[in-house]
Amino acid sequence: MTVTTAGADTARSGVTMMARPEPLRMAPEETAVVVIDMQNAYASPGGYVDLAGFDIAGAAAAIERVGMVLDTARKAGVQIVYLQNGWDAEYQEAGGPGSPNWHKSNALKTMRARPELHGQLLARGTWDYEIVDALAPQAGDLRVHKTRYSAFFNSQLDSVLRSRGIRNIVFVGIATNVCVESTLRDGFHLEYFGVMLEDATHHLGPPMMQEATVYNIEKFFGWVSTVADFCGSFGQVPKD
Ligand SMILES: C/C(=C/NC(N)=O)C(=O)O
Repeated sequence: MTVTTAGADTARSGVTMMARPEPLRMAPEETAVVVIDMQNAYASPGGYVDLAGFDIAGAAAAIERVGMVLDTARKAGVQIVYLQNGWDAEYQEAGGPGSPNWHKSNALKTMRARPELHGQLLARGTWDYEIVDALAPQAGDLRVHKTRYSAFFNSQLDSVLRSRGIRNIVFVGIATNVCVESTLRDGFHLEYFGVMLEDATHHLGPPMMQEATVYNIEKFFGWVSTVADFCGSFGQVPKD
């Protein structure tokens, strides 16, 4: 079976993780777990996507599985980067009517429909913006703020990863078909090897949206794996 060696030659001494369409060989020091938007907004009852009418029943399982991935990553010395989506308290970063974001953001639309929520959804400093308690960042983890679906757009993410020699990104988080897929796609164009752990994500919309992203990634943009495969492979890495 063909194994794709991700990143530089140091990956030859790294770990092999089962993935589709083929296994990936990755050096832990060239790999980051990127946690997309595991905020109350996306994963907690009463948060933005719940209030906007999306089904978040799958979010609880995603929280648990992301926690397993982070435990293994920390023990293996794999860098963890948390993304947090949102805007300043005045929503300047969200853009006005001249921005497609003003028209498409379901958070902004929900607040326009329910003015009593203004200031509560996705604004920095609010409960909605915060990472869920169960996944609170720990010492050594990094946090990067983002204002649009792709975590690479107008953010520090590329330089944070590049300056640390990261070539491989393991994606977990919410939502599979929006911010996870947007970021993995942009990462592909920036020469990162992206692998999504499908059972540590949750989609917005009907189940076919999860399937569509899995298909897109496997076929065009990267690799798809599971929490068990990640933990099985990176769990073998001895701690320094
Ligand atoms: C719809 C949506 C998705 N965000 C994400 N983290 O995937 C939003 O932010 O409005």
